[in-house]
Amino acid sequence: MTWLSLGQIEYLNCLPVYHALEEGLIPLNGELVKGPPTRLNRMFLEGVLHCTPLSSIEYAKHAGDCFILPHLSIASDGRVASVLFFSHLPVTELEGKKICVTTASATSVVLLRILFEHYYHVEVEFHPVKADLKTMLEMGEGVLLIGDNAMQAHQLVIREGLPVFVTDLGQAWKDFTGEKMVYALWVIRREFAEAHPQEANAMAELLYSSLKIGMNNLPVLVKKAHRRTGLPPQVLEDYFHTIRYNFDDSYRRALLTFYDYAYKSGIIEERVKLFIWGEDTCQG
Ligand SMILES: C=C(O[C@@H]1C=C(C(=O)O)C=C[C@H]1O)C(=O)O
Repeated sequence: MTWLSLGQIEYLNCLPVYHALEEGLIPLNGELVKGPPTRLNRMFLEGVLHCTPLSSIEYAKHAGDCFILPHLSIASDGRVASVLFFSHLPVTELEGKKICVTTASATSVVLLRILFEHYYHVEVEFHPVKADLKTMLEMGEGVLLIGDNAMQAHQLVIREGLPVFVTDLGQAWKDFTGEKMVYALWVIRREFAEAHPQEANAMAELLYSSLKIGMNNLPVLVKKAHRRTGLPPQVLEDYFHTIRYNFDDSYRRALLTFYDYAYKSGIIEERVKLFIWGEDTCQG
């Protein structure tokens, strides 16, 4: 067996998938490498990671380098609760304004661009910034945050009664297109999977079994997530019931709709094919 490097997004959205691995309930012949999405994207594309959740927009740009593991994604069907846009003004009144976007995200930044261009019909200026909500709100009229940072910022807005509008981008995308939204996909490096098909199969199974264990142990997950982030248990409970991990046909269609808009906006250069491990390959 080869020693595997497996990426893990350092947010709660990955906890249901990685809990069983973190606790040793399922053995992993390899290491977990934690980081924000953009760092994992880079490490995977440089060949440092064998397998990782990859921002779905990065898959579109590098589809030839990887296989998607079946049955798994980070997605939402409407509200997602952890991809949030905070603004001083309603979104439709931001014409010409400066928007700060987190450097941790790839997909959600593109999602926000698409929504401004095709849904709100408002032209704004985007600036990647690595800072907290309050600092970013001083630098611009709007702020995009993802993951635990978005959830913490949302709690801050509620706790301090900050006068900001909060737009959930999963919900906005659903209002616009009627579709689900797929933010990230678990991918495995193409040449590795082709050389080690049994290990690619094993990885797909391992992640899926691990997710099942996680979802069957939500009270434990909520406790662990609370210790890790300090977020209120009812917020966490709601989050684990809101975030989706499916990748069936309806999610695949939704992802292709997202790619269509990314293509129309000139963000990707060609139509994207989903190469799914086990469906577009002989598994050896
Ligand atoms: C739902 C989320 O999806 C994510 C958003 C990503 C992106 O914008 O590139 C990548 C992975 C996920 O972390 C989240 O971060 O909360």
